Amino acid sequence: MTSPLVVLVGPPGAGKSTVGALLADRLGVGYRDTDADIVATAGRPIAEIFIDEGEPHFRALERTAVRDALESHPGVLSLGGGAILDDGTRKLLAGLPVVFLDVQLADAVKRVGLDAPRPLLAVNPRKQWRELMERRRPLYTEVARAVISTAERTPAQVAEAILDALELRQAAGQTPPAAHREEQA
Ligand SMILES: Nc1ncnc2c1ncn2[C@@H]1O[C@H](COP(=O)(O)OP(=O)(O)OP(=O)(O)O)[C@@H](O)[C@H]1O
Ligand SMILES: O=C(O)C1=C[C@@H](O)[C@@H](O)[C@H](O)C1
Ligand SMILES: [Mg+2]
Repeated sequence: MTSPLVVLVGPPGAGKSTVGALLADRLGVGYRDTDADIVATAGRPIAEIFIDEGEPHFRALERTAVRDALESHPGVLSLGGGAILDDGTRKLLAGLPVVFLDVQLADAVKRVGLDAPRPLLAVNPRKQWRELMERRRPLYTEVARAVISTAERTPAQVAEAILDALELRQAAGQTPPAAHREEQA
């Protein structure tokens, strides 16, 4: 079994896709996203699955997608924002190098606008996002080996903070890339 070097969790707008791709580049490994896996397997958009079959059905599909990816993807893996709500999915994550990318509402709004087709944020997205985070924060924290704040950090800086937190710097080569050194100066 080849499990991922890093598993990213966090709410919409935390930067999972952006940081995940950068991190995979730094580590010289592949990047995978279970939302994309679900869409590819089902052949339909996530919003449609939510509307037609409901959230419990989606979470079951997601649990299967997470299990498959954990068994077969040795690189960087991002999970859907709500994957940690499912007990079975949380159990699958036990003992793995999971990173919770933390973000505050104001930054999430700036980053994703909260107007994308996200089924759980369709009505009154700010209020929904805040309530969703209150409910989820303990679960993100429970599964995480490291919690990384994304406030006032560029995606590249977040990726470097993850390498440090998981002690992966050796796997990525000792020196941060030139762009990051400039950002730090
Ligand atoms: N640390 C950051 N600082 C500023 N902007 C960022 C940061 N991280 C991500 N972004 C920007 O925020 C937007 C959302 O990022 P991204 O799509 O990676 O989030 P996500 O966690 O994958 O969201 P989703 O749950 O919707 O898949 C992108 O435009 C990205 O460039
Ligand atoms: O936060 C959530 O519950 C979700 C986030 C997305 O990544 C998708 O997995 C889906 O839209 C549900
Ligand atoms: Mg994403």
